Amino acid sequence: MLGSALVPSSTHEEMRKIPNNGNLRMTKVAYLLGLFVCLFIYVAYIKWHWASATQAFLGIPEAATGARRGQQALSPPGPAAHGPEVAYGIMFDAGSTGTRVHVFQFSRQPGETPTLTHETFKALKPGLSAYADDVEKSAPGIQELLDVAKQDIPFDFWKATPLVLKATAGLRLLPGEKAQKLLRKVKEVFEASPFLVGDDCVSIMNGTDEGVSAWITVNFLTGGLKTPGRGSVGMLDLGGGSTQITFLPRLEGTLQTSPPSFLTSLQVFNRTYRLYSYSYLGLGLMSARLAVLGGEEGKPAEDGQELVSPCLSAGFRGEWEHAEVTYRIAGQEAAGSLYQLCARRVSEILRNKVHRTEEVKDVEFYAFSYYYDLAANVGLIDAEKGGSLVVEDFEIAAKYVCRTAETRPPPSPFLCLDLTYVSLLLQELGFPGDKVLKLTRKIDNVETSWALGATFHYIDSLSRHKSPAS
Ligand SMILES: O=c1[nH]cnc2c1ncn2[C@@H]1O[C@H](COP(=O)(O)OP(=O)(O)O)[C@@H](O)[C@H]1O
Ligand SMILES: [Ca+2]
Repeated sequence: MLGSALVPSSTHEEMRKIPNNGNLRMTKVAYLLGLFVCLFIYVAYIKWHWASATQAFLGIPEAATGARRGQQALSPPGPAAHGPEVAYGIMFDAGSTGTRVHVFQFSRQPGETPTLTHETFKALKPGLSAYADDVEKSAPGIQELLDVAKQDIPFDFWKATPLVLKATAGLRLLPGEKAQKLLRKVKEVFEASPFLVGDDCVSIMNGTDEGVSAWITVNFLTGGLKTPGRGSVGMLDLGGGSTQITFLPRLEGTLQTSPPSFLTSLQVFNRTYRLYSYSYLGLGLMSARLAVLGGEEGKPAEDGQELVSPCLSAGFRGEWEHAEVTYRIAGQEAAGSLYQLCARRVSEILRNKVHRTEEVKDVEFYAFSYYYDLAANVGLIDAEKGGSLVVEDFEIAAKYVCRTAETRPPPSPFLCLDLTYVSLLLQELGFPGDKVLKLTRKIDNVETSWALGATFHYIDSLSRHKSPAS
């Protein structure tokens, strides 16, 4: 406008053509430049977003994950350009007494061991197996825990974040078809979620994987996996339905004398470990209570009969619900010490069930779950911070609680039974009375459960699946 007003009319026409041509060219250049910038931003965004979210851990072939069709196509090949990559993983622990979600945030420099940067945890009761006869009722709890993950993970990462549920003893102990129905329901809920789900996103984990995964967790958190020279620690987990022991044997004798089903090979973070690991199904604390009471898993007592036990105070009468069955229970009127009578009964239950290894005496052990809860319950450790104790402390506490229960009802009718059981279980496993155990619920603010180890193992196996092709 300003130009044309100043130009004389004779030359106006000609002069106009030039700026017009210039405008046209300028427009084309600007258009192309704009297009190029948009394309660049788009490519950079896609590359950054998907590379950072998926590539290091999760940008794996569809065959390896069985990932939902279409999602892998969004994941571009090639690693992220620079800096640590951030990724998330969601692990559901469907335990026999509760379902828990663990949302892990990882960061990793390309080619290095991932670092755990954050965990969000939430637990719900009861366990999935409580819905065996009405699977629809299991959905709201799963949804509630999924909402925790949604709130925790940035929206842009949802599609690239793997979602996995592994069930333990509760579902192992259910009849196969009932367990499968529950798993199908959970899978349905998972598939309707915005997260990355594979064909194998929902399963029953085998006992050895459970023990080995918890071993990975504790050794990752105590530093033994990152710094191999540092030595490893053993782990003891006492769940409701099953209990695990896992450690890395140093003595050739342990490898030679252990039955093959107690030894397993683990590959993680470029190293191979030959571990001693075993899960005792039915020897979790709740299953052990039922066995001590003389009941059968999943079956109400005939004609509503009372289960009478020498591990309950004489004169005690009550009800106990386990795996959706309510049992009538009562203490036994008997002469003699409650502890001794109970210990005899517990020994019968444990007889010939547990494999003993000498080497456990020399390995540093961490103990979780009901070992922790019980020790905290009777003040052997701080309920918040955890702590250390010697194995014999459980026996001393058992004797004290049982003796007190002879004259007045204990705060929990099962405390005498539970402490006696834990004390004898540890002895059966080969732990001497003076053996120190470390009891932890969290290390560095992360739950000491199999969930982290299982997530690491999953991520690690994916990158191993990936590496031969890349
Ligand atoms: O991630 C966790 N953080 C804290 N405690 C846990 C976690 N997972 C399991 N537990 C504890 O484990 C015990 C119950 O075991 P669970 O329900 O997992 O049985 P299971 O392992 O035999 O299936 C309880 O003491 C519960 O508090
Ligand atoms: Ca458990």
